[in-house]
Amino acid sequence: MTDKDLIERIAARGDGVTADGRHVAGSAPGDRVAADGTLIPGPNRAEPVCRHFMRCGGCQLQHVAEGALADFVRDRVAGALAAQQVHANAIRAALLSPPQSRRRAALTALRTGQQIAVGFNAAQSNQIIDMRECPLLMPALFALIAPVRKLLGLIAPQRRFLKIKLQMLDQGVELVLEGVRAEGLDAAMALQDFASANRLARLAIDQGDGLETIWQPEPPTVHFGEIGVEVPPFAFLQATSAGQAALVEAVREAIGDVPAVADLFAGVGTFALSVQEGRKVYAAEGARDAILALASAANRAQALVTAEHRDLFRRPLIPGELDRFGAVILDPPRAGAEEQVKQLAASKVPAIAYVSCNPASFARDAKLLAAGGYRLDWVQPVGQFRWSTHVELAGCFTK
Ligand SMILES: C[S@@+](CC[C@H](N)C(=O)[O-])C[C@H]1O[C@@H](n2cnc3c(N)ncnc32)[C@H](O)[C@@H]1O
Repeated sequence: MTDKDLIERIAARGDGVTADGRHVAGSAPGDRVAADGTLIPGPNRAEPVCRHFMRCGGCQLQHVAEGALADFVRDRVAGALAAQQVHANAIRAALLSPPQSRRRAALTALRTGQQIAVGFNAAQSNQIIDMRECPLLMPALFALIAPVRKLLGLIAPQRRFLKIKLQMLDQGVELVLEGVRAEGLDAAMALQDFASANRLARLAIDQGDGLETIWQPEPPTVHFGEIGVEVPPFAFLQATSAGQAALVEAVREAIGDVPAVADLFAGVGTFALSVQEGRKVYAAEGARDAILALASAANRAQALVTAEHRDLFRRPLIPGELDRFGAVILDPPRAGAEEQVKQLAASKVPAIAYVSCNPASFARDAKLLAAGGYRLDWVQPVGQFRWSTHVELAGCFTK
């Protein structure tokens, strides 16, 4: 065996890669590939903690030890920036969310005869691995899987994929069931009983004609600092509270104590409401229900937050609008924010906190900002989706 057989790194999709470029599924950095193709374990392996590992699509990297896992997250960010020839003054060590901390999940369910499978899709297929344990989800979320499986026995049509969305809110878990058939009084009563017995914060179903709230004893909320937002069903929240804390902390550091901040792609206010104290915040967001929730929470709290419903792809803020802010926070969807970033590149905004769930679109946008005279002072990689290849980050740009 030579060094060319050494697994040097993990590729974006989770395969290990040898020094001579071969992709080997299930390998970790430091493993070696023997002549017969078997893997000789190296120092960076961990014992997978879940019986579904390798078949379930929820995790790709349970076999990788903590340090190497954090290196993978950091290297993904470094690699994406290198591919765009963007220089970062510092790429920090990645912050990983702990096991059993995922507070938000969209699962799939399928009924075949009397069998009902609920789980993440299997890796790169639409087969569902019926979940009997899950080291990712908060225990309170996982505890609902068995009762949901039973409920679906009453309301799941045959051989149709259903979406099961779970999210932890202040009052408990909210559950959204999409694609179910709940006709008649028996089904309606079964849903009510289910929600009450499981102390749900909210139960909503979609039978193909829009979302219907079945149960909601009080308007469910999420708090950002002191401010409670009455959130719409399955509103976007960061996947773990540890991940959210890491991103909010990075954003705070990047924007400093400037008196006026814009939060673009604001959602229900994760950043806007977390940083509003002692300053004015402008928040823009394309989803109407999210920005309305943010605006009413800010009004109730008498915070100096102005909220605008705005499509930032079609109508990005232009330099004349941007230049009144001491800092801009940006947290776009996976596609990134090319149009908005072009306007930012032409602006005089002194600091930009860019939060991203896609290192590739972040690096593309970072290149545009660099061309506009911005320096990338630091990047904080965040592994909220533990054991997966999904990587997030916050970057601080200044000019
Ligand atoms: C990654 S989420 C971030 C939300 C929020 N910053 C948070 O951390 O909770 C991206 C947000 O961008 C919004 N969005 C997507 N496309 C948009 C567009 N064209 N214009 C404005 N907002 C958009 C989504 O509705 C979503 O709320």
